[in-house]
Amino acid sequence: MKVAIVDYGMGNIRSLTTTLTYLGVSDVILSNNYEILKSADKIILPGVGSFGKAMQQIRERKIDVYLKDLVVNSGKPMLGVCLGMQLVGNSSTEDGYNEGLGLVDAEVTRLSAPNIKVPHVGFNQIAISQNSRLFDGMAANPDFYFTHSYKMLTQSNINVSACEYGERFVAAFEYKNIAGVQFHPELSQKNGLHLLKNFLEKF
Ligand SMILES: NC(=O)CC[C@H](N)C(=O)O
Repeated sequence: MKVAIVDYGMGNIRSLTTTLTYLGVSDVILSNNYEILKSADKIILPGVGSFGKAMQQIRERKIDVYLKDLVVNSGKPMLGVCLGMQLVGNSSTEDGYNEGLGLVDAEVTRLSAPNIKVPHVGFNQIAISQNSRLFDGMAANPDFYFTHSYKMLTQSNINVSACEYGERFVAAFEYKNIAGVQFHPELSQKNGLHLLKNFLEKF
């Protein structure tokens, strides 16, 4: 299997690559080249850093155009990780207002519940949605490692598994061939390995 990790200069690449290789993925490649992304069986959109800067880097490399073609038009499976999940939505208020890739109908705003420490850092539990492919085969309320200050919210009918941190937010979503996780599966031990294996096998 060939997995392409989208290279826009702001990702948690090393740990993701190591984890995918550990899971037996024979070909893990970091790229922003259309033909290479097209040749992959699955795409992962990573992300560590700020939304506005990330979208600027993505647009400068025409990756927004490539992903709309490959993921939306051709149905290639893609997993967005942390900032990568947020980028898949319509917009974020990080760095002022910035439009995202708009691949799912969701918005990103700052964590804002009273009396909570931001950023949200550490392991936290997830309430798994019904019919989830990502969490299939996991015990209820698995925990994963989070480190973020912004949260995704959605009114659409995408399949959402939620986390509670002073407020409920999208911990993971699944929508046709697209999935996103706010946490870092590559830093979430056996639950993270299980989730990544499910993405590789079920999307
Ligand atoms: N770890 C990150 O890069 C977090 C993504 C985003 N900047 C947030 O704070 O939510």
